[in-house]
Amino acid sequence: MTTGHGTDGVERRGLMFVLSSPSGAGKTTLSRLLIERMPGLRMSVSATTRAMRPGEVDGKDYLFVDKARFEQMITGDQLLEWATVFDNRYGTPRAPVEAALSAGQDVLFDIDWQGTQQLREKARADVVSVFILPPSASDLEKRLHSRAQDSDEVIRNRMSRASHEMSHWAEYDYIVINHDVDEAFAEVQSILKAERLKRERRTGLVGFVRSLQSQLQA
Ligand SMILES: Nc1ncnc2c1ncn2[C@@H]1O[C@H](COP(=O)(O)OP(=O)(O)OP(=O)(O)O)[C@@H](O)[C@H]1O
Ligand SMILES: Nc1nc2c(ncn2[C@@H]2O[C@H](COP(=O)(O)O)[C@@H](O)[C@H]2O)c(=O)[nH]1
Repeated sequence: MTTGHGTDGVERRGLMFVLSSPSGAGKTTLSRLLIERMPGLRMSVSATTRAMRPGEVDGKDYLFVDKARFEQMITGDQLLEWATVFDNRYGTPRAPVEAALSAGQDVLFDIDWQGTQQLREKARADVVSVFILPPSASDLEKRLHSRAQDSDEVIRNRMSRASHEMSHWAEYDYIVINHDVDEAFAEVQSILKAERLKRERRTGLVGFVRSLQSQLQA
């Protein structure tokens, strides 16, 4: 993997920034804000076999594919990770992620705990994971209804699986409780900013410090 430059001009390895949560806790909302407001961050657009929701755009929100195409993507090793979630298949196309990291960008993932486990197995040092919790079960249910994009049956199904999803919270590096979007965004943004400054991924620091030392000796 090649490296990019941080805002201070020092080279560093790109990171994979993962958001997971029970359905409806706010990952998509926070992801959109991060992409709008954090330069150098690219969204990983997943492939899925689920039906398109009203307002979703193919190629932007997801790559909507049929089951046969998804199967081909698996057998062709085109997915970095994949999982079955709520009876549909979801997966991360490998090529765009590798291209973004190679260009020195960070990549944002909105994926479930199964996908996060697979990314960690492949690249532990480069994965930063955040689990988003809702403030309460009733808020979670309200949010699923207020999104107004899923049937009552789909919402019941997602609520019934929320507890199992949440049982994976302790596998994550950071936990954010999404009471208020602006506050939750500020917390997630602080995590990304701090992780970008981690010494281990700042490959240009050795040269930078050497150059400072040689200036001091001159
Ligand atoms: N802090 C918040 N307070 C109130 N409503 C919120 C908050 N955060 C998100 N929402 C709303 O809750 C709904 C669900 O949010 P969102 O779609 O971001 O969840 P998600 O975690 O991405 O869900 P899924 O896993 O199903 O894709 C949306 O209508 C969103 O506007
Ligand atoms: N393992 C993966 N999980 C993914 C991926 N893309 C999305 N997801 C997760 O699926 C559920 C449902 O999403 P929805 O858009 O149908 O509401 C949610 O938890 C997502 O995080 C993926 O590529 N891999």
